[in-house]
Amino acid sequence: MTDLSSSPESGEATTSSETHSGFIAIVGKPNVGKSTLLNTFLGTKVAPTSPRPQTTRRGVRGIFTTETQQIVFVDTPGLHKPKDALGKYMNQEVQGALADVDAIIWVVDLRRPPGDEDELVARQVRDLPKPLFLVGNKTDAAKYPDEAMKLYRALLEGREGEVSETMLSAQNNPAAVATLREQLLDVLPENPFFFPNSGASDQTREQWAAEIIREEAMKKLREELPYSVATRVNDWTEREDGLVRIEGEIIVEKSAHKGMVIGAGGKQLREIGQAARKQLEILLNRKVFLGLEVIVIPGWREDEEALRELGYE
Ligand SMILES: Nc1nc2c(ncn2[C@@H]2O[C@H](COP(=O)(O)OP(=O)(O)OP(=O)(O)O)[C@@H](O)[C@H]2O)c(=O)[nH]1
Repeated sequence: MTDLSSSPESGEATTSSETHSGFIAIVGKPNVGKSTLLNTFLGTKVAPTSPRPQTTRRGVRGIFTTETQQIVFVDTPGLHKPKDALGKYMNQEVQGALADVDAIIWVVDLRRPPGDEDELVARQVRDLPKPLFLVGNKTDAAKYPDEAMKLYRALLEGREGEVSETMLSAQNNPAAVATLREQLLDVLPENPFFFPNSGASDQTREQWAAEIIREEAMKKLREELPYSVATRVNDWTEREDGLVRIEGEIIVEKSAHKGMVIGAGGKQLREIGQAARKQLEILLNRKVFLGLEVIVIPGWREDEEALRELGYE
């Protein structure tokens, strides 16, 4: 797969005046398919996806580069009513992303009519003087996609300037996603490339692997637990025989949660580890050894210092 990590400071950025490049935010309420859309745009997995709302926590950037054009996608956490400091951080990530980008993609779920959270997003994007793309997702599973799209469109009423609309399935329709990507390339301003043209994301490999582990943990855990875990990777070693050894941690808020993550006889932790290892092996095309430990950082979601330490800053 492509190299996952690029850095704007690496000094390799292209500087030709004939290049077009820009930042495009992908926004929407939780669980509508923003990260899935990003991964399909890039043809590789840079962002975690799961059936649970609020899987994305930081603004992951995904980079798509052609010979003369570069889109830096900013995948944002789902905009929602925050319950804790982590939630506030997530909403700030969205607002920060919207202020800085050249265009906005608003993703909606066509299986359902708009709700409060969609209105919240519409209010945030409606008046920004930037190209806006309304993407109706999950057409494969929507009973009344046209009717739903009409209701979402109505939330943008009064907006000055054009809104481009697309209905697609981010998960099952890569051709439609590629067509949308072409339209996005057309709105990029003239700019040098922001990132070297080799990477697909601005995350370090450790951050990326930690997100895959969190995705699998979120899929397995029940009730409130998925939202109270964080993950980090402390060590990544590549052996000469090609095996990658990754040491990760799952962080919980209370000692009582530790046992719930580990499960009887360690079964659940083993399952999370196996599923994450499988994904990592496919995505890296290498054999992976994944060591996982569960640790407690009391109340980390409300602790500014712990949030910073875990990369939510
Ligand atoms: N049927 C169907 N499901 C989809 C489609 N796109 C995404 N999904 C599913 O929707 C769920 C949420 O997808 P994500 O990409 O994680 O959604 P998100 O908007 O990034 O979610 P947050 O992290 O909560 O903001 C996952 O279970 C996806 O598999 C689609 O085109 N069709």
